[in-house]
Amino acid sequence: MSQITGETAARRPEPIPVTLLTGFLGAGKTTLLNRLLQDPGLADTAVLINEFGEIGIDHLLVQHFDDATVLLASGCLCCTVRGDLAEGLEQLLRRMDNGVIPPFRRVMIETTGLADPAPILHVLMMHPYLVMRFRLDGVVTLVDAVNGQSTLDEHPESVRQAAIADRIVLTKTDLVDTPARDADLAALRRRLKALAPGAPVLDAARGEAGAAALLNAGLYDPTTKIADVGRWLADEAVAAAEAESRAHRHDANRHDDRIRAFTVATDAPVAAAAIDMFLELVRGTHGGKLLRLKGIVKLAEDPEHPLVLHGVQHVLHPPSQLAQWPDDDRRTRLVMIVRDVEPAVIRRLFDAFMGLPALDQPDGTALSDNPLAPATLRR
Ligand SMILES: Nc1nc2c(ncn2[C@@H]2O[C@H](COP(=O)(O)OP(=O)(O)OP(=O)(O)O)[C@@H](O)[C@H]2O)c(=O)[nH]1
Repeated sequence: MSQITGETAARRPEPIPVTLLTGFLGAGKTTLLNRLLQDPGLADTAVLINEFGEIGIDHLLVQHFDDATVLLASGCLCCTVRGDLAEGLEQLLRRMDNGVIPPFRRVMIETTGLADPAPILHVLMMHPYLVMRFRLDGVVTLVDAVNGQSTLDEHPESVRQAAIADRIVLTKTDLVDTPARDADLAALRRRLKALAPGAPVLDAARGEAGAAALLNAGLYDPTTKIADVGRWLADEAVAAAEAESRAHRHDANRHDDRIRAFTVATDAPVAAAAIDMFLELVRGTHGGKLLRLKGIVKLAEDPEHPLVLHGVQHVLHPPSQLAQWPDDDRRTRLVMIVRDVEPAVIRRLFDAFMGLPALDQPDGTALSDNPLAPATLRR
């Protein structure tokens, strides 16, 4: 089944941006959220707490709409979702559409500290109705400056949270008060940079993690409504980190060796069928190991309208097309974050499907015309 060549969506209401706030237990998510919600720019925000047990926002409550939704002193709505996030988001929409709660223009989801954020992103990418009403603005991952290293060492879910981040917030740097802790913090920063080369690392105690820095991490610049592909893809930062890690392989943190961020690119226009087959194969073969994929594609069939790709694990968001290229860089570029996959394997596949010559490698035609190839690969 081709997702790329499918019909483009009919006209829809402007999707509401969603920011996912994640980070390990005690990293400081609720503290940051409470501070962010004081920003007048976030007054029309709905907050979903995807959490079991107590949440420390009671002191902010002023008005109950019903058992599930409250209006915070900041003017934001807050819901606690115990279980089905899709149901929580649908309920919020229903109540807004029926005039039960005030309209909201943004959603922030605070996940439980132990959560793998991927299933939450899947809800936003796959749900047939929610995908039309919401769009992922970005993943903000909090990392505790004091316990960050040991948490990353001991809890693989915290590594996944950092690897798929669009923004990383370092919390508790105010507790870093000795030269030894300074050195640890510098090492933690390097480790985070290697895990998520495209994500700026912001220091909460220095006031760097305000709404302006954390929100609007999506493809579109909210003021101009123009796509900012370079900022969204961060492919240059990823490519620079790749080069750096090749040069200093011995510096790589052995705990994180399993996670790799890399880019593939080509100048030549790409046939929709070729990129479709490439993605099908990568998703089919590596599925859960593909932590995140972002990309922009120059289609051979429609080179003036770049195709935007966005995926988490085996799930690919329904692709959309931009009205135009935002700048002179008109290459097809994909950024991928993988776990337990050698980037060279995916790079070779990409080159084969894009018709890029490589020694001792089958080209795309050889793969797709082969009667022994899986049906999804045959033309
Ligand atoms: N010194 C210092 N303490 C902080 C900072 N951020 C959070 N804390 C404290 O860390 C503790 C945990 O913060 P929370 O905001 O509850 O963390 P959380 O990530 O929401 O925690 P869970 O919901 O349990 O996963 C609280 O005691 C906060 O006051 C910070 O930047 N500096």
